[in-house]
Amino acid sequence: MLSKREVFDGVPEEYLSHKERYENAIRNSVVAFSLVRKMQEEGKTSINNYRDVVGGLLGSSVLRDGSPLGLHYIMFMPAILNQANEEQQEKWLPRAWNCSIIGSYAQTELGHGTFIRGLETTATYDAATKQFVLHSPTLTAYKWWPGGLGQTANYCIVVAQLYTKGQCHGIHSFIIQVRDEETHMPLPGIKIGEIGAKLGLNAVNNGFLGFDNYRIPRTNMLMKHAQVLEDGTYVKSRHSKLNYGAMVFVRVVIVFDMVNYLSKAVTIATRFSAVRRQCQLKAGETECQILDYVTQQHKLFVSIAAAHAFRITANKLWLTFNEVNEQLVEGNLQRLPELHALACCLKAVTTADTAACVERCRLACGGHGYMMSSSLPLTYGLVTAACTYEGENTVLLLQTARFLVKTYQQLDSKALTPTVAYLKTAAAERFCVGWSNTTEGIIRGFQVVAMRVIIMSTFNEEVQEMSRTVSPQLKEVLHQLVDLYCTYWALEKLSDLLLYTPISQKEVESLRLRYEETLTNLRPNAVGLVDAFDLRDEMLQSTLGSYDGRVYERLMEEAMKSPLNAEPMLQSTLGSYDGRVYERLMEEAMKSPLNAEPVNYTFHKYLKPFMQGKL
Ligand SMILES: CC(C)(COP(=O)(O)OP(=O)(O)OC[C@H]1O[C@@H](n2cnc3c(N)ncnc32)[C@H](O)[C@@H]1OP(=O)(O)O)[C@@H](O)C(=O)NCCC(=O)NCCSC(=O)CCCCCCCCCCCCCCC(=O)O
Ligand SMILES: Cc1cc2nc3c(=O)[nH]c(=O)nc-3n(C[C@H](O)[C@H](O)[C@H](O)COP(=O)(O)OP(=O)(O)OC[C@H]3O[C@@H](n4cnc5c(N)ncnc54)[C@H](O)[C@@H]3O)c2cc1C
Repeated sequence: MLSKREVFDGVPEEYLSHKERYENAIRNSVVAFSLVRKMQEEGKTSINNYRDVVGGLLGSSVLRDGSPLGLHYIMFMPAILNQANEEQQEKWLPRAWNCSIIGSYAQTELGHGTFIRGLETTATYDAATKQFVLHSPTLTAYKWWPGGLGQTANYCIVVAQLYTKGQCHGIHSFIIQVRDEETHMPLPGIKIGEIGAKLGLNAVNNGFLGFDNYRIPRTNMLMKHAQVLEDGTYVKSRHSKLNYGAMVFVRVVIVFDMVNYLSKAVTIATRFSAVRRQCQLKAGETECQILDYVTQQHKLFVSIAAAHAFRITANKLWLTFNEVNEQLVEGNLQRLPELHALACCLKAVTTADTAACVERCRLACGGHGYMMSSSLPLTYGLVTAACTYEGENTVLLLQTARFLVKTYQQLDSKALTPTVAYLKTAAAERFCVGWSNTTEGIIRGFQVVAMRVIIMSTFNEEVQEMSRTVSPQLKEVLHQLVDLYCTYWALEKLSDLLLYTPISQKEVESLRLRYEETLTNLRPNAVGLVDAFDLRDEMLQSTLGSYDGRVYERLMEEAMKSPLNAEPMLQSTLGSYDGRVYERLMEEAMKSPLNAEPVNYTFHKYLKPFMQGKL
């Protein structure tokens, strides 16, 4: 067993280097997840209910900035459970469950995250050898982001475009070994490394992965829903989106994570507000607790309420998830669209609200909230990532909007699923409900708002066919900017306008239309407008914002500067963008202050004994 001192060092992560932070995370993770394995052996947790145990660990102080093993439990194993057939589950699950293999989930690429039907990695079936050939045809096809893939995982689920008999059948999932189980060296035909420092979660070891005509057995395609037979015949799934199941599961898990993060942040801020005394309510009196200020209560109390609301919502969503999955097993797909829309909406809303509330908690603590030791900046970094990963929030809300508009269009022809049944009531009462200042009255009011917004969206979608032109004159563009700024804030502060001005409902509706028109009118000039700020690349210092638009090449160049990538001599036969792969790798390795040791020492000292059950 590892000694406590060696494992935890006692040095706060903030003072560790990028490499030390990774090494510290591996040490802490193998100890933490050895406990999970002990609980497995004692039957205290099982493959169907480990979420709470692992979720608790991932949110704990031991793994406070994430873990290189997080994705193994959060996505690698659920993907096998959700998409592998029984034979494949028998082969892979036991090894994943006892951590004799460590996995990740590689879907996002340098060039695509949201539009997964546009992913470029290919898996082409070779009937002669009964193998799939994995290939990354371009730099933008490189997998980018998979948690734990940089230096830790030796397997991963890879999402790729499936080709057989010359035809593309869209994205499917494959289980792929990327590193040698004994030496941990990247296998021939694999280019792999970590993507570099991030806003937060810097212990997660997010990686990149490229394939050069890399062969895997046919039986490594996860075949619960769709199959490829030995002769290359494709058998399609009952529903094309069943392959998206792992994402729906994680979106549900994320709602639970938000409860934990928000509870933590508002506990910190509320307790501090009870301790902190600042200023006097009356001259001569002792300074009062800042918790006594109404403004402080306005900042914090809604977060306490939200934490409870999210917990109740998360539990209800989990029940719905399990109900719908039981129906899927029986072949009943009727509620799948509703589950998808619900998971999208609640993941987006709870992460966005939690990020805003955690930032408000930080601000409520004044300067001390800005200290890393307060744990509020770290919590914000964890939560704000959730607004992006597992589906960027804007895009997920659009998915929910699509489902609601479709539901409205079928209002009279189709039975409504439980979570949207209120639309029938709101429609039947023709919105003439009187307002009552009660909880029920407010809920009913928002149901009416939802109904009207859905009708407006349906109307916009059907009616707005206008072609739009934009006059190039600078005057016109500046007018548009003024117009945008005014309508944006009018809509943002609508409650004040409704309270203090005679603005009518009709005027509000046309204000909304005008706002969208102004956005569209400004779109052709958007890049020109920021170029006009004339900010040189040297000032921006950004891989994303450079003038020449070479985003992906810069991201990869920056990633190659990471000290962790200098370690294993990357065995890559893949062409990088300019094709100078070996010269570039050697140049980078010579720049790194680290020796290009073949594998980080933590593999042999901690990870391998852990995977062999010797810890
Ligand atoms: C849904 C999409 C946006 C669009 O998909 P499509 O283009 O295929 O569909 P359409 O928009 O055309 O719609 C067609 C049709 O399909 C329906 N649909 C779509 N999706 C689904 C679904 N999932 N289920 C059912 N039905 C679906 C849709 O409603 C339409 O129906 P109708 O025709 O009837 O209207 C898709 O492109 C998409 O999902 N994009 C987002 C991609 C995404 O989510 N990527 C995630 C990658 S993995 C990732 O990010 C992992 C992050 C780590 C997560 C850890 C969280 C928990 C732990 C936290 C603490 C530690 C953090 C550690 C982080 C780390 O380790 O890295
Ligand atoms: C911390 C972290 C961990 C991650 N871990 C993993 C992982 O383990 N495995 C993995 O596969 N991925 C992972 N990801 C990647 C993540 O899933 C993607 O970043 C996410 O899906 C968004 O895709 P993108 O980054 O390509 O952004 P884009 O999709 O390019 O979005 C950029 C902007 O464009 C907008 N946009 C895009 N499409 C539309 C549209 N149709 N309509 C309107 N606006 C649109 C978005 O709203 C956003 O503002 C991780 C990301 C983070 C931040």
